[in-house]
Formats: sequence, structure tokens, C-alpha cells
Amino acid sequence: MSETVSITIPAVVPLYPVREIVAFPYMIFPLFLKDEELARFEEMLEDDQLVTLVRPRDEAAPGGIPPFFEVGTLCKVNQIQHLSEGGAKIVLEGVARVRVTEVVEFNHHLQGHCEPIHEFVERSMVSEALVQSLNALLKIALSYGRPLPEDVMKMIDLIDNPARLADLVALYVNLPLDEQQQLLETIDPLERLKKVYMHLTSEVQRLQVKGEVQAEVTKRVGKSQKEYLLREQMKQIQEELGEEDTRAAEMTDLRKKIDAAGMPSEVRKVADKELKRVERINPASPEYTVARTYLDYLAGMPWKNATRDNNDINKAEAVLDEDHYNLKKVKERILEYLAVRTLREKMKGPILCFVGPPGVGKTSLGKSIARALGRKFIRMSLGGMRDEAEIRGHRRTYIGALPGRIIQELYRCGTNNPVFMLDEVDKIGLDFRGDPASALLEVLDPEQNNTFTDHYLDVPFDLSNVMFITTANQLDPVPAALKDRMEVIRLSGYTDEEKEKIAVRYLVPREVEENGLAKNPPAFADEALFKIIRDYTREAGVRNLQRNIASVCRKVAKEITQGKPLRETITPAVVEEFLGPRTFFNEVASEKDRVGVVTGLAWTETGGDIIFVEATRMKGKGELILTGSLGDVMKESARAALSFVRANGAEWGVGETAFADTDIHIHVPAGAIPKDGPSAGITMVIAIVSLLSVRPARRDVAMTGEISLTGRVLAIGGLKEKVLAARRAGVKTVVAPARNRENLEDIPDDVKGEIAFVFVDDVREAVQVVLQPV
Ligand SMILES: Nc1ncnc2c1ncn2[C@@H]1O[C@H](COP(=O)(O)OP(=O)(O)OP(=O)(O)O)[C@@H](O)[C@H]1O
Repeated sequence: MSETVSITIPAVVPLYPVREIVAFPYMIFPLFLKDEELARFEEMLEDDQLVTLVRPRDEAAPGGIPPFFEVGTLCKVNQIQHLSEGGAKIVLEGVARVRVTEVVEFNHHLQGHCEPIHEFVERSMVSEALVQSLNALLKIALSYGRPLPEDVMKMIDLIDNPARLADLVALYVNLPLDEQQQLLETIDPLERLKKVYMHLTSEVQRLQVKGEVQAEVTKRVGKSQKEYLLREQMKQIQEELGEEDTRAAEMTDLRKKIDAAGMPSEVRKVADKELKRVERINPASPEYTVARTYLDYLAGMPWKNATRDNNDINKAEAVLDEDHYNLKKVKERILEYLAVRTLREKMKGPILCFVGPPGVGKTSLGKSIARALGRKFIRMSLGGMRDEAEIRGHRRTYIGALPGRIIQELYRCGTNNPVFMLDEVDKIGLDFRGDPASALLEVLDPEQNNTFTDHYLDVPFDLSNVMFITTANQLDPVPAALKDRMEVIRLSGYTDEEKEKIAVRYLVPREVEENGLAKNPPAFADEALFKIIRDYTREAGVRNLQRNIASVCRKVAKEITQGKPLRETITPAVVEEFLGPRTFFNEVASEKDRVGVVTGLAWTETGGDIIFVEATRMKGKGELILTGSLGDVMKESARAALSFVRANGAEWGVGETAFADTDIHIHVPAGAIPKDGPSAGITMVIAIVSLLSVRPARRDVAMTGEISLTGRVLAIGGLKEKVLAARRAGVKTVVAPARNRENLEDIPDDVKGEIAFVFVDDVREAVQVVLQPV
């Protein structure tokens, strides 16, 4: 099927050149003419009111008729509307495409020989498809907001002639005049339809992008406008409250601090983000304080601040010697450790752990190490710590959250390589709030502490430059995993002589200075110091000694301010006057030998100590009663002792009948102090033998040793501590396991001079030494 669009037209039609528009058939459009143009136009028109509109080609020929495009549109003048301001609006309607074959001048007007162009449309699948697609595309274009007069829309819906449709849509698509002209000249309607379709497609694409951009812009403008308004409002409120200036100053300060902090880039990102947030929060809200405190911590952490190490080992040695008396072996090991540290720049070495009784100088050694290296010193006690958060901090979501102690201390210290002393690792606890020991492990482990992440800070902080030193009174309770990472250095107690020397060189000058006596320092007589050591203290270290010296100094200071005569020398009598009656007695020397009471030696966390094991018997059913806060191991040791005596009692005249109808009670005063360990085994055997054989035990003989069921005496720990305690108590002879003989070399010579040592393999030998003959 085919359709022909045709019209009968005169052979010669008035020709009107128009530059600004390309007229299409079916198009109704206005043409505005000035007065003189109108006059010419009207003159030219004939009765049939037809005129052919053509576009002149650009290159105008001088004089004569200008060249025109070949194809133009024959139009009918529908209306001439004179305008009040002059000129007129001519309403024209496109009627048909025409080919202008010749242009002539007639009566000063142009006339064209026009041939109608027949537009054949082959109805085919292609044309149908094109019409449908074009329609669909038009609808899309409309949905993007391209306005189209309603009547045009209706027309489009009605048109089923592709040639007409193509012309109508050509009007609708925004095309430059030249391209419009090309479309006009495309005679084949299908070809025209295709071209129009292409143009419309790119138009839709353009509209689509424009739409997206516009939507984005609107969104952004909307958001920023809203923010702007809110911020302005906030500013006004703040101004009224007089907060704006301080807040701005605070923010500038914070920014400066963050700039200067030298944070790693990922931390810097977090800080910047938080700073942005803080600027938007109302300063009166609690959230502001939380965010500010967080930023303060972030900016205040010593990300890059470090002290320069003094690597001179000789100086380190001099410092250690200056601060501490003796402790040769300990100093030697510290210096070795420092030397290795110096040689291997970034040592992932073990952590030093000082183990020893209180007051022997563990903490002050740490301070000296810091002084020797030129580092800052931090001390933190882990005693009783049960909450993991104390080490690792609370997450910021908790109200009142703060960083853990490690981060807090480093923040306060201001450098990232201090000597960090963790006191009392043996007293670290564990409960439902987590396991601080495992958190501590993370802090101390050189493999992972370079990215230690505190819950509060929430960004990693490098702890690998910190030199951690731990201290403990006893090693046993320290969790094995921690112990594994530490290099243990043991410090034992001091002898009276050593204490006296420490007092003279360090404690007295320090207390004299502290108590304002530097101008008139009293001289402490040696005997006075010994008196304090022996009669007023009973300790492995020198803490109480220092306290008593301080007390004497305070009394002297008081007398000076009261105007009393100056005490030039502190004699034993003055000590007694100031400190009152002696607090400790020589327990052993002052006691008589008794049946069933034996002196033992124990090792506690405060150093060595003497204990008395008492045994008594009464009528009963052969039971063993144990009192005195004994631990499980000690109770078992008592049972073993009793079994041994029952099995071997005959050797000392103790028959099996001795145990019949008898209860044996073993008590170890002081009853309130918990005691444990196997080393009192030998003492218990001797107490029972003494009781049952009725042979008094020598009070001035003290013993220590674990026993086996066959009576062998097994090695024990802490001999030095025990011997020092024995000496303090006035013991004359110490009975110890033969296997501990090698520990004798740790014991100072002056002590060896005062105490006799008996090393035994079998408990029977000990009985000989301790029990008096019948
Ligand atoms: N060998 C020594 N030379 C000089 N002063 C010493 C010596 N040993 C200890 N002191 C002094 O004794 C006091 C107590 O020592 P410090 O506080 O270091 O004990 P500690 O072993 O850390 O005890 P604790 O286990 O209770 O923490 C300090 O003033 C210290 O200077």
C-alpha cells in the first residue's frame, strides 16, 4: 500500500526569502514584518494567498537575484494581523514541499517556478516500527519536561502518515537552521523519519543528562542551603550566649595541635573527621565534651616526640652506681641488657622483670635506668587490677569513657620512648570484667605492641619504643605467658650491714634533705642505725628503715623549730627516745628450748621469715589436726611428716602405741597469716619427733627442706632470703638440704661468719642436730 501527498499548485508562485526560519509543510507559524516589508509582501500576494518560502543561500551575489536553496515550502497566508506598535504578524500554514526550479523577477517582486514534490510512503514494517519508536521516544522526551503544545501532541497521536510525522517532529527537535534545511530537502519520508529519529534520540540523551545534573544540583543546593541556614541559626544562638569566640578559638587551637602532633596519616584522617564533626556540635551538649576530650587525647599523644637515648654504657654504669649500693650482679645484668640494646638498634628483646621483696630497690633501679638513658620515667602499679579496661580503655560509646592507663600515662609523659615500669605483675587479677593479663601481654609483646589499639583511642599507637620493665615480689603467681616474655632479674634482701651502708650513703642524706635539715645535718651514729635496723624493723628491704630514719629527722626538725638545743649526733639512746620502745625482739635468743616447738624458715613475698611449728598431743582417735592458715601443699606436707614418723618412730623410741588413742595437733603461728609450700616438711617431722620422744628442740637452730616419705630432704628455693631472716631473728645454726649447698655462695661472708650451716640429705641427720639428747 502506498500513499501520495499531493496538492495542485500554480506553476508560478510569489517567492518570499526568509533567513531566520525553515518552514515545513503542516507547520502553522507567524512571520513578523515591518511596515515597508508588509507593504511589499501584500503587493506581491495574489488572490490565492499562496507564497513560497525559501531560504537564500548564504553567499549573496552582488546585484540581481540571490541564490536560493532548491527546496522550499509553499505556504498559505491564513491571517494578516496589523500590530498597534507598527508592522504586522502574518500567520502562515505550510502546504507542500516544492522544488524551485527557477526564480524570476516580476514587477519588482520575485517569483518562483515551483514543482510539487510527491512524497511516496511505502507502508512497511520498517516504517511502522519507526513510527512507533518515534512516538515512544517523544513520550520519553516529554517525561523529561520538554514542553510541547497540547494540540501538537494530539496531532502526533492522530498522524499515521510517516511523512507528516517526520515533519512535525522536525519542528519539535531543536536543530540548527542548516540541519532543518537538510531535513526539508530529504524527500524520502522514511529517510527523513530515520534522521528525525536520530536527532530525537540525541535530544533525549541530552535531556536525560541535563535532568540528572539538575537533580543533583538541586539536591546539593538544598542540602547546603539547609546546612547554611542551620549554621547561621546556631551562630546566632551562640553569639547570644557569648560562646562563639571561645569556641572558634578552641577550634583553632585544636587544629594547630593536630597539625603539630605529627600523627600517622590514617590517624590524621580520623582526627580531621572528628574535628569536622566537633565543629558542628553544640558546645553545650555532652557530646561536644566527649568529642573534644577525644580530640585532645589524639592530638596530645606523643606520636613523634621522643627523647634521644644516651648510649654511653660507662655513664649508665656510673648512674647505677651513684643511685644504688652494691647489687653487683643485678647492675651487671642491666648493663649487659643495655649494651645489647645499643648494639641492636631496634631490639625486640625481652622485657626486664625485677623480682624481689619490697623495698630492695626494684623501682629505684628502674628510675636509674631511665636517668642513665636520658628517658622519661613512668610508674604504674598493676596490683589488684581486675578490669581489662584499665589497660585497654573503654570504648567511647560508654559514658565517661577514658583511655586505658597505658595510653593515659604516655599522654601525660609526652614522649613515646619512656622507661615504663609496671609494678606488681604478680598481683594482677582476673574476673568477669576480663583478663588484664592478656591485655598486658599485648602491651608487652614486641611482635604486636607496635600497633597497640586502645579501645578509647581506637587507632593504633606504636609502643615498640617504650622500654617496659616489670616488677614482682614473687614469680610464681605471674601468668606463664607473661613470664615467658620476661627476663627475670632477682633481687634478694639485704644484710644488716648492707642496710646500714645504704642508710649512711643514701637514705640518711635523702631524709635529711627532705626534712629541711640540710643546713644543720645531724650525724647518725652507726650503732644508732643498727639499732633502728634490728630493733625497729624486720624486713628484707629498706623501706621501713627509711621510714624510721625519716621519723627521726622529723623529730629533729620539730625540736629545731621549737628552739630546743640541736641534736648533733643521733645515738641509740636518741633513737629510743624518738621512736619509743623497740618493736621487734630477738625471738629466738629470748626463748627457751621446748618440746614440740621447732624453728622453721619460710619464704614469703616480703622476703624470708622464721616460723615456729608447734606440735601437741591429746587423747583422741589418731587424727591429725592442722591449724594456722595452712595451704594445701603445707597440709599435705604435714601428713607426709606424720606418716614418716609413724613408720620410722622406733628409731627414736617412738612406738606405734604412741599414736593409739591420740590426736596430734600441729599449729603454725601467726595464725592469721596464710602459709604454704612444702619446705616446712623437715620442721614438722622434727616437731612431731620432739613431741613424741619428749626431747626439747633447740630454738636457735632453724631449718628448711621438703621431705619425701622415706625421709630424704629435697632442695628448696630462696635460701638466701631465709638465712638473712634467720640471722635477723638471732638463729645460730641453719639446717638446709644438701642440694642447696651451692646457694651458699650467694650468702654474704659476714652472715656466714655468724651462722653455722648443716647440710643434710636425710631428715634423721637433722634430728641429731636439732633435738637435745634425752
Ligand atoms: N641498693 C640500694 N642502694 C640505695 N638505695 C636503695 C637500695 N635498695 C633500695 N634502696 C632505696 O630503698 C627505697 C625503696 O626502694 P624501692 O621503692 O625501689 O623498692 P621496691 O623494691 O620497688 O619495693 P616495692 O616492691 O614495694 O615496690 C628507695 O628509696 C630506694 O632508693
